[in-house]
Amino acid sequence: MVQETTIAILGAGAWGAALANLAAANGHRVRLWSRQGTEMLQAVVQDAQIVLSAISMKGVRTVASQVQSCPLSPETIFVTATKGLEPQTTATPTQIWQAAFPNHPVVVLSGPNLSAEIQKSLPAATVVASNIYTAAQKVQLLFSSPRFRVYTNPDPLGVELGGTLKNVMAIAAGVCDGLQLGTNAKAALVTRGLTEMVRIGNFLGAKTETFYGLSGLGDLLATCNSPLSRNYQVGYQMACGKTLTNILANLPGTAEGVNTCQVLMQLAQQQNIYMPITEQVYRLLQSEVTPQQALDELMLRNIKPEYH
Ligand SMILES: NC(=O)C1=CN([C@@H]2O[C@H](COP(=O)(O)OP(=O)(O)OC[C@H]3O[C@@H](n4cnc5c(N)ncnc54)[C@H](O)[C@@H]3O)[C@@H](O)[C@H]2O)C=CC1
Ligand SMILES: O=C(CO)COP(=O)(O)O
Repeated sequence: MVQETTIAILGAGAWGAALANLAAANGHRVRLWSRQGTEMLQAVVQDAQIVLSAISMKGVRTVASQVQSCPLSPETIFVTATKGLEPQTTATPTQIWQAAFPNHPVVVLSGPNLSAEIQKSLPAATVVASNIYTAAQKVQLLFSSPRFRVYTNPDPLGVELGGTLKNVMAIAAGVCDGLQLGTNAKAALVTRGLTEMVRIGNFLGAKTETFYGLSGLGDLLATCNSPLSRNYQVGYQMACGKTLTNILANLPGTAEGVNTCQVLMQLAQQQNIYMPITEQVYRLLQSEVTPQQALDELMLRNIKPEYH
């Protein structure tokens, strides 16, 4: 039996609400905070053993600095469930939380976790990772249940980047399905997408094998194959002729891949990293190419060996 724990969840969107339900179902005291709500941030994080952030990327730095001015227990463990990169710095959410709280452990939680399925109590698995193994173990115990299987992993950066980078590939997969390109095309896209994720992930310091686990390949399969994924919806609806502005205005929640793609393109250009799928998704989002032209650009590149 796991000890009852007080968990403050920051961000009451689709993912924050689903994680709150998982923790509450395990008997923990859950306090949910949202910038639109009436609860004071200070009261929500006070004495919490766990502070979990499920804030969209664009709000992470602001909320982290607001939490800095709140009194916290020295034992508090931070958990981050955001999947994005900060535009100005290319920092991951973990890097932002760790810089704000250098003396606290930070744990990443990431995996194939479409919140709508989790809210229906369908079975799912996820990964928790931290440089401090005991902190990851603690979070594993808090969330594990017969319907949510939680694994630990020693590569927090790889786990975090898997969930972040696959969002760009999910946009591409939505385009692939929207254009009705077939199963062979989808298999090629997802497989080459994974190669691209490993390439940029290795450059940023993540381990290759992490991308073949739940937080990489697992999340790639979930979001590239489900209309529940907002990122997939962006690509699918663009392939059906809608504009990005129109799609985002009607999307239920955040599609982080749109911003992540811009950050990755900046990085690819600065560091000379070859990211052909990301480049075409970027050009599509910028209205520089149509979905069909993006496909042609990818198919008509110079032929080359697979492992390059
Ligand atoms: N929905 C899902 O299935 C999953 C989502 N995620 C990730 O979790 C994060 C949140 O996703 P969702 O809950 O789906 O999005 P959402 O759009 O439903 O909710 C976002 C939350 O962030 C808050 N927020 C946004 N900007 C803010 C700001 N500037 N300051 C303070 N709070 C701000 C919103 O008020 C809201 O509570 C994203 O990074 C997403 O990639 C991860 C796994 C699953
Ligand atoms: O990350 C997710 C599932 O693991 C959610 O995907 P979307 O953000 O594309 O909806």
